[in-house]
Amino acid sequence: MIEATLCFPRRTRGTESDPTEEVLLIEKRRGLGDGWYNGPGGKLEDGETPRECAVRETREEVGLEIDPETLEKAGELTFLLDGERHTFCHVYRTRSFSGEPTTTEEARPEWVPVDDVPYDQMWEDDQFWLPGVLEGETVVGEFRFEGGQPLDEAEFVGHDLEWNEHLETTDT
Ligand SMILES: Nc1nc2c([nH]c(=O)n2[C@H]2C[C@H](O)[C@@H](COP(=O)(O)OP(=O)(O)OP(=O)(O)O)O2)c(=O)[nH]1
Repeated sequence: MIEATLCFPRRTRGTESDPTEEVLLIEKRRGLGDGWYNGPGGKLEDGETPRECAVRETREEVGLEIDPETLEKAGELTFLLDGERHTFCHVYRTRSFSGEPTTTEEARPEWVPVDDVPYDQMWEDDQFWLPGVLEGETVVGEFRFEGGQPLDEAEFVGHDLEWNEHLETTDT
């Protein structure tokens, strides 16, 4: 099973009386989910903790520097393909980062209002869990796909979600 991460940097823009909440998304330019919007993230490398992976992937994909300790664990997602565990994904959010998002070979970053996230250009399951994560909730989810590899061409057939459960893993 693949172990992966997603990271959602957040910021507040606008004025004090009229603030806009934004999230940094990427338009993925290669690999799994190519052409879709997502958070920065990717697969764990050998010996790496999920937190370290989220920091590295965010740096590699968009050039933002994040202190691992500021990452808040927001979710654990299991993606099943044809009944087998395909990917386990750790989801983080943070308001603490430095640098300016920059386009790389892997990704084009874009600050998007949280009320205007392009769910029709994302993985189909994201509409079910990402809104809650962007509102500060914690999610444990299972998402079922069918139709064989690759995962991003399989059909999304069902899901189960639990909100605000305690996340049990060691590297939370
Ligand atoms: N938002 C969202 N992200 C998903 C879903 N399924 C899924 O694998 N992901 C994420 C987990 C990872 O961050 C990313 C896939 O990992 P990746 O970007 O390293 O994959 P890749 O094949 O491009 O790998 P690489 O060649 O760059 O090493 O996609 C999903 O249903 N929704």
